[in-house]
This record gives sequence, C-alpha cells and structure tokens, in this order.
Amino acid sequence: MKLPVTFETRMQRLLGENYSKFQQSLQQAPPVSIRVNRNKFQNTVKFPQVPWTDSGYYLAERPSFTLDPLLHAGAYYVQEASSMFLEQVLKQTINLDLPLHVLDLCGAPGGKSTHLASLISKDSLLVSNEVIKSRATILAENIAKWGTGNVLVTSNDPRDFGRLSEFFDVMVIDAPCSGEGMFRKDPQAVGEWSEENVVLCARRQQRILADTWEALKPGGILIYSTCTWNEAENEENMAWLAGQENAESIKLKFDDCLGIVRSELQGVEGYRFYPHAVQGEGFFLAVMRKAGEAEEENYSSGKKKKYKLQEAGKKEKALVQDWLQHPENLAWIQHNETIFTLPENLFEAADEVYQKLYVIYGGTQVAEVAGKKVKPLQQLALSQHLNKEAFNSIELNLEKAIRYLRKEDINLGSHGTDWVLLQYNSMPLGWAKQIGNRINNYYPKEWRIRMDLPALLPEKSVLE
Ligand SMILES: C[S@@+](CC[C@H](N)C(=O)[O-])C[C@H]1O[C@@H](n2cnc3c(N)ncnc32)[C@H](O)[C@@H]1O
Repeated sequence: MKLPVTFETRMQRLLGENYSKFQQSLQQAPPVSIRVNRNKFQNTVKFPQVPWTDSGYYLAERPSFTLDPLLHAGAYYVQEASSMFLEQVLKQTINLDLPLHVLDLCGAPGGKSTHLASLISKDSLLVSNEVIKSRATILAENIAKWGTGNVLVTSNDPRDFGRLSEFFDVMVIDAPCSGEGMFRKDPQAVGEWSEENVVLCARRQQRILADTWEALKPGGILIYSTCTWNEAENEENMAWLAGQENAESIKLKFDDCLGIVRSELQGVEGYRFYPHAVQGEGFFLAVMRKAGEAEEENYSSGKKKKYKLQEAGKKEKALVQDWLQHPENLAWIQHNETIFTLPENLFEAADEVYQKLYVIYGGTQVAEVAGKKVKPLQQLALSQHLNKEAFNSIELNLEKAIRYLRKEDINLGSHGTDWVLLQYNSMPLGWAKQIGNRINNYYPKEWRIRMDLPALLPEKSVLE
C-alpha cells in the first residue's frame, strides 16, 4: 500500500519508534468482529472476546455474513472492535440504570446505535440520526432488526438539533472524517485522502459540534469519535470546543495492557487506537462534560398539551395489542393505518422529537389495520417484545431460511389461511401468509438478499 508522504511524516512523528510496526500492521488483514444482541441470543459464544465489551467477539475468518439468517434476525451486528470501546465510556461516565435521552448524531449504518440501544435501559430513549436519506433508511432497517423498541430514527441536519434545547443526557458524535484509520480496510480511502480534505473535515466537525452543543443538557456527556489519526480532526477539535464552550475533558480508566494510547492537548485527553497495538481498526475517541447541572424534567406543566402523536383507535388497538408482551406498559400510537408502540414513559419525550425533527422510524411498528383487516409488520417480527404465542410459527432449515430472505417462493408443506412467523433457530425472520397449501412471502423487498447463491451454501450460522 503506497501511503501519502505527508501522512507518513505525521504518523512517524506521532508514533516514533513504533512507526515500522504500524506500517507492517497496515499490510495485514483486518480482524473480523461481531457484537451479539444479548436480548435475542443468550447462548454461550465460542469465540475470543473483545476485551472492552461484554458482547463483542473476534472471528477467525470472514464468513459470508449475507448468507447467515441470524444476522438478518438481528442476533448480531458486524462491527469493527475498536468502536466497541463506546461501552467503556458509557459504563464509566453515566448511570445506565437511569432513564436517559441519548443522541447518536451520525448514526448510519448503525454500529454505535445498536450498541447504545443494548446498553441503555428500556426506559431510555435513543434518537439515532443520519442526515443522508439513503443511509438513514439502512439505519432504520438495522435498528428494526435490533428490536429494542425505544429508538427514534431521524434524518436531520445537525443544525436542526438546536430545536431540542438541553434535551440529551448523552450525545455521541461519530463524525464524518478523513478516514485514515480505514486505509487498511478500504484501500480506496488512501486515494481519496489529502491534507486539504483533512482541513475541510476538521472545519465540518467544528460546525457539527457548534450546531448540536445546545441540545446537550448541562452536566451532559459528549462522546466524540472519528476513524482518523490527525490531531486537527481529533484533539485540536476537542481543545477548540473546550475553549468555545464551557466543557471539561473526562478521563477514563483502563488497563494500559489493552494497547490504547492516551493523548493530551491543552488539558483535553483523547484515546487512540492503532492497528499495531490493538486488535481493531484506527479510531479516536474523547469524552467531554458540559458544565452545569441538569434541571429536573417537567413535561406535565399543567397546561393541556397538543400532541403530534395520536393514540391508536380502541378497535384497532384491540385487534393487535396481544401481539406484544406487556401491552399495558406501552403507548399505542396510530398514524393513518399504521399502529406502532413506544414505552409508555417515553411518550412525551418522543412526541417532542416528532414535533421538532423529521422522524423516519419510531418504536415498534406493529401492524397495518384497515377495517377488520390486519397485517403484522416486519418490524414486529424482529421485535424483542414480540409475543410469539399469538402466532403460528414454522421453523426453517438454513437453505429455506436463505430462500425466504431472498423473497423466493418456498414450500412449507403446511396448510391454512393465516399469518405465520418464519424462524431459523427459533429466531424470527419475518412473515408469510398461508393461502391453502402455498404461501405468500412477505419479507420486505428492500431488505431481501440480492446476491447470487453459491453452489455450496454455508452449513450453519456464525453463532451455531
Ligand atoms: C463515521 S460514519 C458513522 C458510523 C456510525 N456511527 C456507525 O457506528 O455505524 C459518519 C456518518 O456521518 C454522516 N455525515 C456526513 N456528513 C455529515 C454532516 N455534515 N453532518 C452530520 N453527519 C454527516 C455520514 O453520512 C455517515 O453516515
């Protein structure tokens, strides 16, 4: 790999005697890692663990993830290991048992958002945002597959978040960057890199930070990360923020043997991940606390509030409320023919987000109801709160599961006229409707597996 000269000079300065080890590590294949969705998959996982997270594992090689039904079921997410350090930050800086409002500002495709969704309590709200619409759709798909039901996916420009003044306890900004840490994984990134682009990225990151700072509560935590190593996009931006706003750097504790490098600039501490020192890709992270103390939230001010979210009709709700576990703890909401739910205690906060931002996906999408006709939605099948007892289900073998996920017609050898939940390894994949002895495949067209099937299919899932 031919590296840009100015990049090499800077890395030599940053790494000193470790530079040659760094250079060698760029020639090696990147490690493959996954993060397991513990709410869906509780079995023991046989792989070596990523040291800074309870649910991350290294695989010995890269399997065909696309052909693994459990990936589509949301049982795990493929994520590079350094990014999983987010878990340590949250565990060390926040009481995760409290009901929190969390923002993931640059969310797609959903690595950090799905991780955040696993870490926060069920009474917490995650707003997962992605400004680019096509990428926001993929984010919504991954959030639905993860299935926690307490996430709103928005597609807004960072400046729109000023409308949610002092709303978030935690803000994660995994900023668009010059991608130096991706050189090994994506050699094309080398060709796209330039000093001018580093400067442009650093300015854009400052703009993003300035635009969203208002949305953080006093006392709230900002977790800033990039997948690049130059100081302009990292420490210098954090020092700039500390100078502009009333923010202090938070220092994290961890064992030096992990190989994570601490950096310091003008009182701001940063954490650097290099591929020769950790089993993961290039990454930078810093944590800041906004000065002050949060005031007690007071949503019920006495005035009759006008909500944007409309309660589901009684008749419509009666048709579907047994499809989720503990329906009594949920707010049942209707938008046209679609019924969806949010945890009851999150209704007011979620409504505020609906009023101020462009929400493309929220909570658990349960069903479409037209008169007495009810159609269960894909997101319900993948919800962690699905009441499986309410449906007939059919277990598929691996080949049939893959064919179902390709939206092919499959023969189940069954008979009937009802909805059936199709599963692989007892894990729901989606719906089919029986019509006599054939079935209609209701897997969403946009989500289907598009790749041609190899002559030999995998024998089992990565997790088996
Ligand atoms: C590093 S990626 C995020 C990865 C994601 N956090 C994850 O863990 O899967 C940065 C994201 O920022 C988005 N982005 C690009 N320009 C942006 C801008 N001006 N403001 C906010 N986000 C932007 C990109 O579309 C991209 O999805």
